[in-house]
Order: sequence, then structure tokens, then C-alpha cells
Amino acid sequence: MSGIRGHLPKEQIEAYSELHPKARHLLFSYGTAGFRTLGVVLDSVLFRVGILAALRSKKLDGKTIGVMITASHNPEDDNGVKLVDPRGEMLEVAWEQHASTLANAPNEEFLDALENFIRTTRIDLSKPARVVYARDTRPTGESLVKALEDGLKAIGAEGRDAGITTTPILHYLVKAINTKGTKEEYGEDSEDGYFQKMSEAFRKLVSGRPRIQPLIIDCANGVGAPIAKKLSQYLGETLPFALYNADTATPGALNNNCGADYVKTTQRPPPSLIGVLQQGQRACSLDGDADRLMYYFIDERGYFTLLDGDKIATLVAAFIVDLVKLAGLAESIKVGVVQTAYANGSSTKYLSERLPVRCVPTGVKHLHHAAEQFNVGVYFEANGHGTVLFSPSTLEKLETHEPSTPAQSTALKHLNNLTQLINQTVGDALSDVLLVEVVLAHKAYSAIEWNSLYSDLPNRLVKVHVPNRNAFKTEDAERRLVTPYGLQAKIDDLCKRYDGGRSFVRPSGTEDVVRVYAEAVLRSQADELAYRVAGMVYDEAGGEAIRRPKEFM
Ligand SMILES: CC(=O)N[C@H]1[C@@H](OP(=O)(O)O)O[C@H](CO)[C@@H](O)[C@@H]1O
Ligand SMILES: [Mg+2]
Repeated sequence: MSGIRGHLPKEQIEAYSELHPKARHLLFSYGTAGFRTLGVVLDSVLFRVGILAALRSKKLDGKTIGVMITASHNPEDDNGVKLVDPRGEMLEVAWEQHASTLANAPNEEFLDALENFIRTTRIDLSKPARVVYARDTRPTGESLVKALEDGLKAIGAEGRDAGITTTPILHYLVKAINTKGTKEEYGEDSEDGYFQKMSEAFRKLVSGRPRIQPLIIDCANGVGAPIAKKLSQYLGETLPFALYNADTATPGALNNNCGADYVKTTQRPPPSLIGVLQQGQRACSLDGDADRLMYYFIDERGYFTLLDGDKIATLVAAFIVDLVKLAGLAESIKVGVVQTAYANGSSTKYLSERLPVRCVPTGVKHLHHAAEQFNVGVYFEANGHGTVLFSPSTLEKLETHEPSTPAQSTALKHLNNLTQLINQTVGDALSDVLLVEVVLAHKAYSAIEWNSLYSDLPNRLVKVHVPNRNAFKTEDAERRLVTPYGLQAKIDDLCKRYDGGRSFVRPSGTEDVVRVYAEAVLRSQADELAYRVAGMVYDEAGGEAIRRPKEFM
């Protein structure tokens, strides 16, 4: 085998590969959310992802790579798989294409594709390969894990099964394993280590504060349920949880009429919480793999009010900015916020008046990367996925800074505890719950006070099915259309006619649709603007606007 260092166990791979044939008619694509589709068609993909993860590990000198089997907020029958790089972050973008190419090779061409890939990517096969993997509660998960394990066996990689757990815990484990014994040791590489680290930091941060009222958590009938139960044991009375939608056994229950995505997209509480939620009581929803979080409450007038990712970002960023000032570090530690075009205009206005705000294209990898450019980067998607990143130099400063007053010392301690509380590898609904609760406890805010920091502009998100969504190209962090030519000018003209009108159009990275977002000062105007722009997209591309109420047809 010319040009390849080390040995590829070809016969072994071929033999295993026959057990996981790729169906000819299927085409897979590694997108924003990894591979994601009906769980029952993913067998060959998982087998090949096993091999790919092992090769990624070899390429990175035997560092441990993570594999998470989940389809997040999608229906229960869907499943998916994502790779996690050694520092706990998303797979390097250049490898997304490699993943798709390998997943799509017909069985008889798979070995050739593999060899070609190894050669062009210059992978040294003599290096060790280590992979840690986990899955959520989906029924197809069990057999997909077996397919993944066959991939690992076929290439001779060392695998570690992290069982049924959340996506953020898997990310945590990857980072903990790879930093073990180093200066940047992230924590003990076990679920217990994760709970210990977070709950200890939480206890310290809320000590001396008034007792926290129980928090209602909608677990989306997913893996967040057993994990929140475990976390609750570590937290004890410091933060009592009331868990709802914690049924992982009933077929079809996962994400059905519950969960963060349901709440955000319908702007309603899960039906199971109607009658449970008391006025002013704070509650939250996790998504199917517990990496998204939505808070909400019923206001004084009985209206359901969402506290989404933008509200969380605002709450958290303002809190950290205050602590940095109190610690006497305002000059040397700059806090910034990263959002996408979906951030509510009011949140962007509120934040921009106080600190630097960057807008980036949709997708966690873009937000994460941009947040790394700040000393402390707070990033959240409006849909509730987000976290806070402390740069390595900031972490060092926080550890070594000598406070000159008792007030500075306290603020510094809080900041150091926050670095332990927050899962800095990826958005983590449970770590974010603790973060929000810490801020609320420190500020003595109720949900109502938190919500009053700024008022959301009414907004509407609409999907349009078009024959070819790739005809829609964007610029300026997806806020403007480049093609179809002329459409952006029409949208601009229309927006001018609405008070506070803003609308943008972009192709989805996870569904075969074009998304239209609109906001305006009045609810009726936001709706009208959204459906008018959707109409333009439809006329331009020959599509079909779905969920288009009659009055706008
Ligand atoms: C409007 C919206 O919520 N878009 C979601 C959705 O991406 P689309 O590219 O819009 O399909 O899924 C992504 C992955 O989960 C998530 O990062 C993103 O925020
Ligand atoms: Mg998710």
C-alpha cells in the first residue's frame, strides 16, 4: 500500500463492512448537526464513523475522540451521530466533507475510499486510536452503538463506552480524558467527576443566599431525565428539582409535545405543565440530548413568557461584567457576547449598549469559535444552546490575581467558581440551569424581574419548502441574501414599512427548507412581515410556504 505509513487491516475491515452494508439509494451528509436522519437507516454510517473517529484519533497522535449518538430535539424515530474533537469541541470543519465521502461510498468502493483518504490526509496508522462514545435514550441507539463498536474493532481502536448520557457530558468526558495529568486538567473523567465539579461550584456560589425555590424541569422525556435525577442527588436541598416529562420508557414520548424546541417554536408551555405552572413560578425545558435550555413563566396577566437563549445570554453576561469590575479586573478582562441573526433585536440593542457583541452564522461551531476571541466570551443561540468560554490567559489571571480589598476577593472567588460551574466545551442545559440559578440568587431576581431587563420584539419564524435551497446564498452573517438577485432589495423595501421591521432569509443547514425570520414592534406586524417575505421567497423559487395562515395567502 504505497504512501501509507503503518498497517491497515483490510481483510478485517472488509469482513466487518459486509455486516453493515451501505444502501445504494441513500445519500448522507455531515452537516451542522453531524449525520441526522431516520435511525433505522444509519447502521452503515455508524460503522464508518467508528473507523473515521479512530483515524481522527490517529491523526491527532492518539488523542481521544468523542462520538455522540443522538438526534437531539428531532422525533424519536430519528437518530444521528456527531464527532467531538480532543478539546471537547465540534469536529474540525475540513473533516465534515471526509465524513460525508466515507459514509456515501458503496460497500465495494469503501476500502479504496478509505485508503485514498488515509493517503491524502497523511494519517500514520501506527499511532494508537482512542474513542469514547455515548448515546441518548432513543430506541435505535442500542444497535447503532453496536455498529459503531464494529467500526472500532475493524480498525483496532480502543473504545470506551460512556453509556446513556447527555451530549454535554460526552463533550466534558472528551476534554477531561485529554487533559488528564496536564496543567489544564478539566476534571475527573467520569460522570461522577462532572457532577462533583459542577455541584461543588454551585454550592459555593449560592452559599449564604436565601433558600432557592424548587425549579420545574421539563426533561423532554429524554436523557436529561435520568441525568437531572442524578445531578439532583448531588445538589440536595441547595436546588430542588421538580422533574416533568421524565418518561424515557413509553414509545413515542421523546420530544413529543415537550422539550426546549417545542416550547421555543410553538411559544407555548408543554401541555403537561398546564395547570402545574403557577403564576410567576420559573420553569424550564431541556431538549432531547440536554444541550439546549429554555426558561419560562406565566406573567401577572396570565401570559406565557419565554426566557430564551437571548435572555439567558443577557442575564449571564451582565452578571459576569459586574463581577469582573468588582474584582478590579475590568481593564484586563474584556467580556463579549456572540449571537446569530436569530437573536431578538431588543437583546442585541440591550447588549450592544453595554459590551461588544458579534453576530455570526447559525451553528454552534461559529459561535464557539467567535467566543474564543474574547477574554470571556458568552455565546447563546436564541433557541437556548450556549455557554461561556474563559480564555486560557483569563483563567490564569483569575487564579493568580491578588485582590486588594475583601470585595475584590469575593468577586474573584465567584469568578473562579463560575469557571468550574460552566461546561466550557459546549452548551449544556444542566450546567446552564445552575448558572441561571446562581445569577438569580445573587441578584435576588424572580423570573419577572429577569424578564424585565428588556422586552422582546414579537417575532415569527416560517419555513418555506423550495425546489433548491442552495439557490439562496447569504452574506453578512446570514443577514442578507446575495442570491436570488434582487430579492434582498425587495425584503429591505418591505421591512421599511413596518415599525421596527427586520427580516432575513437563509437556507437551513439541517432541514431541506429555507427559513424566514421577521420581527416588528407589533405581533400582528411581525407575523405579516414574515408571511409576506415567505411569499416572496415562494414566488422567487417556486416553493410552498408551510404553516401560512389563510389571511396572508
Ligand atoms: C433557527 C434555528 O433554530 N436553527 C437551528 C438549526 O439550524 P438550521 O441551519 O436553521 O436548520 O439547527 C442547528 C443545529 O441544532 C442550530 O444550531 C440552529 O440554531
Ligand atoms: Mg440538542
